[in-house]
Amino acid sequence: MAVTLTSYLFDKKKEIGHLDDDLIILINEIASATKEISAKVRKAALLNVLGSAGKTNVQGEEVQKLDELANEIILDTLKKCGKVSQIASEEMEDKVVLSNSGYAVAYDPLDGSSNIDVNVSIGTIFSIHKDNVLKPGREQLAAGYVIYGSGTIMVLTLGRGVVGFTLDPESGNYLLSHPEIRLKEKGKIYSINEANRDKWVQEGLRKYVDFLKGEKYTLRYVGSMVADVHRTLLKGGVFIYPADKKNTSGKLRFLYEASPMAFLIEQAGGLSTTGEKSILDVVPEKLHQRVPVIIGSKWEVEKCLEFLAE
Ligand SMILES: O=P(O)(O)OC[C@H]1O[C@](O)(COP(=O)(O)O)[C@@H](O)[C@@H]1O
Ligand SMILES: [Mg+2]
Ligand SMILES: [Mg+2]
Repeated sequence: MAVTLTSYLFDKKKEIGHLDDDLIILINEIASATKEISAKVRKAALLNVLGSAGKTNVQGEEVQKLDELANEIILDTLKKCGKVSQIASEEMEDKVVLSNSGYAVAYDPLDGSSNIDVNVSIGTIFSIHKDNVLKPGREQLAAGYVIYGSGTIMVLTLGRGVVGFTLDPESGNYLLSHPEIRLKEKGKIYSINEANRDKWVQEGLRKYVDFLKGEKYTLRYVGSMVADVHRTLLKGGVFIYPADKKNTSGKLRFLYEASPMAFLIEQAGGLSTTGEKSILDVVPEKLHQRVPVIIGSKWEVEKCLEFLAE
């Protein structure tokens, strides 16, 4: 019998102390919102929701119509569910404060904006803390992403390993399809936007990438973090978005990109680092703070740190 997301969560209640009914309801609500987003993504060209919304967000980046739509779907869901204290989104300048206690959710409603119009995988990323969103990643109670790819898949951690659920279009349920996602100790793929090579601030990074090429690694870079991290989780290897001359702390945002993805990667047996410390040990000061990201298989991340230290 197929295991639904809901039955999986209720099954895990005894084993995972912090998994209470409210958290289960919240994760289910987020899952429902992503089903709605998935339906819009699949019909985007028919619904006239491709292309730019004609404005820029707090990051100074062009907002796509689907960014806005996905943001509204999740925001509405979180506001209505009655379990949420704070909400932070990539697409909103300030956090929404609903109460002093409850679950605090940070999310990237649609990750991989540049890939929306060309039918390449995009996704939604979420991170759940107690009460307040501005906390180190290590204190996350749950985190995950939904990838809208050739199938719609939710990858989730509750701080006890990583699992994946595939959205079954017939029943409309997320069904357990990846009961245990474990990262390989060492892979064969590196993932970095190498077009920025001359702008990277660390010479050690250029030497590391050259070393991987010498070891016959393959380059795969989708440009949607969800897709690049999904492949890294399933096939191993390393994903990097480093500091460069333009983005001095890297491009990826801590709360709703780096922190949840680092939690998933470390829970799957991999490593995460900013180059100085685990991403999970960064103490965030601002909502839209950015950090350099090096995540993936243990061997590649440790080797990267060796090159950066030279
Ligand atoms: O085009 P670049 O500079 O390589 O950046 C790619 C990165 O930017 C992002 O698209 C940023 O996410 P958003 O689309 O949510 O802004 C990541 O998904 C991806 O890893
Ligand atoms: Mg993103
Ligand atoms: Mg986004």
